[in-house]
Amino acid sequence: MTAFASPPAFLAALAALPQPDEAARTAAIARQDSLTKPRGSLGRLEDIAIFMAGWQGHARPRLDRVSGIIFAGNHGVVARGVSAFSAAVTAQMVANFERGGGAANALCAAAGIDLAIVPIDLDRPTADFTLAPAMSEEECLAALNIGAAAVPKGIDLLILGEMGIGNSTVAAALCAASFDGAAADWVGPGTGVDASGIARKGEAVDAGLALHRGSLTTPFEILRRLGGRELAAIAGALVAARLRGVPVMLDGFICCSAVAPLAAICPDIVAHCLAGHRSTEPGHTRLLDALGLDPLLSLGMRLGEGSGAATATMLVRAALTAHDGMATFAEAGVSEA
Ligand SMILES: Cc1cc2ncn([C@H]3O[C@H](COP(=O)(O)O)[C@@H](O)[C@H]3O)c2cc1C
Ligand SMILES: O=C(O)c1cccnc1
Repeated sequence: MTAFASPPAFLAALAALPQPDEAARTAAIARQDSLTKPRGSLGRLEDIAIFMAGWQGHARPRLDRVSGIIFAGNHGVVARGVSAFSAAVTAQMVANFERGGGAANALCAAAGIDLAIVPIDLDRPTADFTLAPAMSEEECLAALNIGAAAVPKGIDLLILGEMGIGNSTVAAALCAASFDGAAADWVGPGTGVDASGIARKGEAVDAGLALHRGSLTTPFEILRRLGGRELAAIAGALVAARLRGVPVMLDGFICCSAVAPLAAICPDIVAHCLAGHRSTEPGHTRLLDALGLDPLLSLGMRLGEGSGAATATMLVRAALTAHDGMATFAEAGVSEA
């Protein structure tokens, strides 16, 4: 079944997002306060358990089925010299993921995450957004729906990642169009371009904003004109997960940039999301602040692929194992004062 029948249907979904189960959250808070430790002493591990309880609707949430998805797409803006790598690397990395050889494969294995790879029309890059809208309405809607359809039923947590040479420039354009700030505030080294490469990225973002100014009026139009297929798919997956009450672990700057156009009109869009980490890509800190997210890890990572999200999932495992496995004061006969 198609999740979003039309662009207005997608926007309507954003206007009617479900909220967490308050009774399950309250029960999880009570359980945390009954466990054999000073109240609050497990810090954010307690917050994670309570967050997961709210979205799963259980006082003792689980992490039996965790799905990771890497969406991949190619970008016309690469022709402007904005990446240190060629567009061919996107498909080569997809083949590498399919053989199990990427960082994401290794980190998902370590964290107990089932990883799926979803390449979207890699042989049909989006249009260069400095010259035309990146996608037609049909293409952008199809990518949103591919994202929604890729979310498996019955999962406990969804991990989102991306692969697409040039997409750190696309991410910067999405952020600049969605929030305040100049292009220069959102561009950075990506795969490792030098200062002149960063300047080219800023010029591309400025040119895109100038071309599409006046038309960037809805989240759909921002995604369609400046985004990419893998980023629209991330947005579609994130909204589909929310509609089903599935919590989401976000990755770095590029993954989070897919949420920027939605957050601009719907500040509550990340209520079901954890930010896995803070990437060293400079725009990520600004973006996390704009989204109101406090990342779990800060490890100097700047890879994408869901690698930071997968690593942070190990903390969710730790949080839920403590929440479920610890004894209460009453069970252990430990005095509460
Ligand atoms: C081998 C390789 C593996 C990657 N895995 C993720 N990315 C990351 O780098 C790209 C974004 O950076 P830029 O905008 O500078 O191209 C995306 O594909 C992102 O996922 C990779 C990049 C490379 C080269
Ligand atoms: O933070 C990210 O998502 C990122 C940064 C650099 C390159 N690829 C991804």
